[in-house]
Amino acid sequence: MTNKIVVENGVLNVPNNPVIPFIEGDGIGPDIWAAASRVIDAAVEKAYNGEKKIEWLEVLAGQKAFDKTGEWLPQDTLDKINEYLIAIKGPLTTPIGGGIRSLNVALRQQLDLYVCLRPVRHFDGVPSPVKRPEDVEMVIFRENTEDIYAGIEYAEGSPEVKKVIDFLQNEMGVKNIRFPETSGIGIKPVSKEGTERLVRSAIDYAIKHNKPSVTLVHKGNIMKFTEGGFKQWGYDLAEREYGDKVFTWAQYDKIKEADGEAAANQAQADAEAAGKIIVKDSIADIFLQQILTRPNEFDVVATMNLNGDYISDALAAQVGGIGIAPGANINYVTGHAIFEATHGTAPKYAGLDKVNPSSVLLSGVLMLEHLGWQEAADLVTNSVEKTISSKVVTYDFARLMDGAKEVKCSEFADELIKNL
Ligand SMILES: NC(=O)C1=CN([C@@H]2O[C@H](COP(=O)(O)OP(=O)(O)OC[C@H]3O[C@@H](n4cnc5c(N)ncnc54)[C@H](OP(=O)(O)O)[C@@H]3O)[C@@H](O)[C@H]2O)C=CC1
Ligand SMILES: O=C(O)CCC(=O)C(=O)O
Ligand SMILES: [Mg+2]
Repeated sequence: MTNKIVVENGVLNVPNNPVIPFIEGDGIGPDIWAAASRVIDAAVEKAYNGEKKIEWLEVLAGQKAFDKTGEWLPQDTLDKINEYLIAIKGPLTTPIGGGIRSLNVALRQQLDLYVCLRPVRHFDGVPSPVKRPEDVEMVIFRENTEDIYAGIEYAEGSPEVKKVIDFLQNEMGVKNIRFPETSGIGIKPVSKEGTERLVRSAIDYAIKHNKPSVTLVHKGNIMKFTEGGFKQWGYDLAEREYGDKVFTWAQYDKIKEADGEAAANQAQADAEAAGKIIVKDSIADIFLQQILTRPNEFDVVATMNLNGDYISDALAAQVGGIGIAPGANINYVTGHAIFEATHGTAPKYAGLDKVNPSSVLLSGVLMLEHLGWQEAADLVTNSVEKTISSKVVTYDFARLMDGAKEVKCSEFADELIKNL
């Protein structure tokens, strides 16, 4: 049997010894990857008595790639991930003036990994700035290929920005660029197609995991044709493709207008009682307040790229910080996926064997679940719970916990392996 993961009729076929490319990452990348991969290997070994084993294949990106090949993101890396379908990575620093805006964004865009999936949950004992961190249980679906991350931006003073501003003023009749001589300009493409595939993935996830609601988060009151479009296309798709499985706030509004508020409330209550998913929306600014004040009202969150970036770090803070927040970038159609930590390279901690490896480790758990290796995934999750409850933690938790024993990144991995 080949050791390549393949997609057959939309289903992943995973051999017992799959080759999985990994990018170690820059900064703290080597420390957290060494720790996390040891734990993942030990969990797989324990869960399947050696019958299954990941064959890690290192591929290069970032500083290590540049030092070895002269390129920040070698074509060979993209080819290998393309070929082997599933990969995992540590954080990458974006080279200044390297011609690539962000290596992380480039990887997502070049492989068209349109969903950035970031589940947020609390582990017992993890210190948190909020009173009831256990109420935070959300799964973020962040659109990963559009929005201002498309990188269409022109620098102040450049001939390009002059051309764009001339076009806007002279051909489009734009009068409200406040300081046209000294403006930089960015362009924000948000499409119906991009929105639909993202929202579809979010609703499919809610159905599969019995989640009661999907919230479309946007700033459509101001950006009517981009973020407002996202909201409208999301509602339209929900009603068109999931008619009997969802009840939307757009439907609620229509009933309210025709028959009054009591009828609309009754229709929503009936839908909830029938187990339908409530598809609702929230404007991004108030959403950031409400995830603090009433987090248990939100389950699956679907949003655009920039909102999703902000929201995922804000939510991570509520459950212990980005040191423990996992993520995945997925194309559900082709089956390609790159699992990755949500934090960056934290350069001040590089090489100190100090930081928390949980973000990349729990991204590995998402990967094991994605492969269908649930037993190994559960072993790691339980071990993280057990280890944190025993108050053996890295600096980020130790500084916020009473009576904790602070250990190094590698020692935390040793403890996790012991507790598998
Ligand atoms: N996906 C990716 O690869 C990403 C890459 N980046 C890149 O990373 C670089 C640095 O970005 P920066 O804004 O400093 O953000 P970072 O996420 O790298 O670090 C910010 C702070 O978060 C905390 N932190 C980060 N990782 C961990 C961890 N594993 N364990 C414990 N605490 C952690 C530390 O907090 P404290 O100081 O409180 O201890 C750290 O100083 C930039 O080049 C950026 O572009 C950024 C985000 C994502
Ligand atoms: O690539 C980067 O530098 C930032 C990416 C980021 O912040 C994220 O994916 O959350
Ligand atoms: Mg971010």
